[in-house]
Amino acid sequence: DPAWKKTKLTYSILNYTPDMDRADVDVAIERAWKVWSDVTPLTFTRVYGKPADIEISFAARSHGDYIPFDGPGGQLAHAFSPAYGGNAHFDEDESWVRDLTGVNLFLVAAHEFGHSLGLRHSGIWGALMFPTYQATDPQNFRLHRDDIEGIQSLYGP
Ligand SMILES: CN1c2ccc([C@H]3CN(Cc4ccccc4)C(=O)CO3)cc2CS1(=O)=O
Ligand SMILES: [Ca+2]
Ligand SMILES: [Ca+2]
Ligand SMILES: [Zn+2]
Ligand SMILES: [Zn+2]
Repeated sequence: DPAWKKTKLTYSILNYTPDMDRADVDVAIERAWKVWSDVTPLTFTRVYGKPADIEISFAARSHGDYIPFDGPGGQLAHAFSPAYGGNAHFDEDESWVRDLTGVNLFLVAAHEFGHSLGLRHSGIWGALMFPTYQATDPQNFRLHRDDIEGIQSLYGP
């Protein structure tokens, strides 16, 4: 099934990138979940030291699944669809930042969490689920109508 069968989802952060302050990672992840909870009935609660619906981690190259990362650039992250657990992995060979001096963690996480919730890539330039990263100002980020229609088709408004 392409979507979660419950609206109260939990997530955990398994490890941190050395590129950013931990507090900035926590904020980027919280804000990325809020992108989706703002337009659906979904809620996302962080849990510590126990299994979560969606587990977030940073890793490089081969890291235990069948999609090894590719070094700096190229793939920045990947996430599994709900049917495959929804976990999100971020490529540690990227330079993760809270602004636009590197790869913005909030923007990529918001995109990946779309996959974790069941969304595929969009063909519309400017949509969050468009496949390639266009560094937009993370401070005034806005979901595209295509993203909203996509997520609401799975979970409602
Ligand atoms: C904020 N936005 C992001 C963030 C991340 C991503 C993707 C890009 N990407 C690299 C990539 C490039 C080309 C093809 C596939 C993947 C990732 O690996 C994961 O995140 C795509 C997009 C579209 S966007 O609106 O500009
Ligand atoms: Ca990479
Ligand atoms: Ca790094
Ligand atoms: Zn992976
Ligand atoms: Zn993607």
